[in-house]
Amino acid sequence: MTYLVGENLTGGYGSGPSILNGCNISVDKGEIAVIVGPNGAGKSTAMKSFLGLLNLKEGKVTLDGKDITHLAPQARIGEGIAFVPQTENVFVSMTVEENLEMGAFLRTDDYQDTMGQIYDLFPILKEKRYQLAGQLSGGQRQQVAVGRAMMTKPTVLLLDEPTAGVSPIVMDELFDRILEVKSTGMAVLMVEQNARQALEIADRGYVLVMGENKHTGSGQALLADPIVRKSFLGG
Ligand SMILES: Nc1ncnc2c1ncn2[C@@H]1O[C@H](COP(=O)(O)OP(=O)(O)OP(=O)(O)O)[C@@H](O)[C@H]1O
Repeated sequence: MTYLVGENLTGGYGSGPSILNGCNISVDKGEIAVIVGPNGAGKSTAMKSFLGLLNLKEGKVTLDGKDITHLAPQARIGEGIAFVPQTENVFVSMTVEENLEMGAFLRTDDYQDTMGQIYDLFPILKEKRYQLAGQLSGGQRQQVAVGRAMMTKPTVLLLDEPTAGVSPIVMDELFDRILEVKSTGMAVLMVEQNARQALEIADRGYVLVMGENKHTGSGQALLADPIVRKSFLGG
């Protein structure tokens, strides 16, 4: 049984047209799943359906076999889902460490161990822990955002375009860090514009087009597929 499953996801916004048209997306613990596709394909909307921010007309979302389709976003956090938005995802006027502490806001237990694990995963954050997050580079801020999300000790990490706006070198570094996060046993689901690079590290890849699964396979299989390469990866 796959850990997080979105099955036949169907729905849109208000009375508007359907944006998701029966797509299937899933990710297991210790895996990275990547959603790619053209602008407007419904990638972010699919992410919202896992977060509980979209009213599905059809389909369901299960976590560890439990149906969470009708759970509110707050309740899903309690079930182990954490989300890192694309932008404005750190408190710029707080230090790195204060940002991590904010992530533990709802925890009543001792979170020092978790903070230590996050510093092991992201050594640059330990080095800069007393600096203001607003003074960090884009790639470092993204690490703060991911670290903060991990302070809730989630089992699933949802990332919305974690490498948006960073240089190719920083992108590689971020993907390396995300591989490290995966190796802790986390299920990682992300939307990415940098499709080729993201598929390189994807255990599961989903090419969405008009809210449907156009191509599905391991990242390597999709990268090797001539049709995917020609249509979605620039040849
Ligand atoms: N809050 C909203 N209300 C109404 N329509 C929306 C809303 N958010 C997105 N849409 C529409 O849903 C469609 C899919 O958008 P979505 O952001 O999911 O696509 P995407 O694949 O993530 O695209 P991009 O790569 O451009 O971010 C688009 O036509 C968009 O205009």
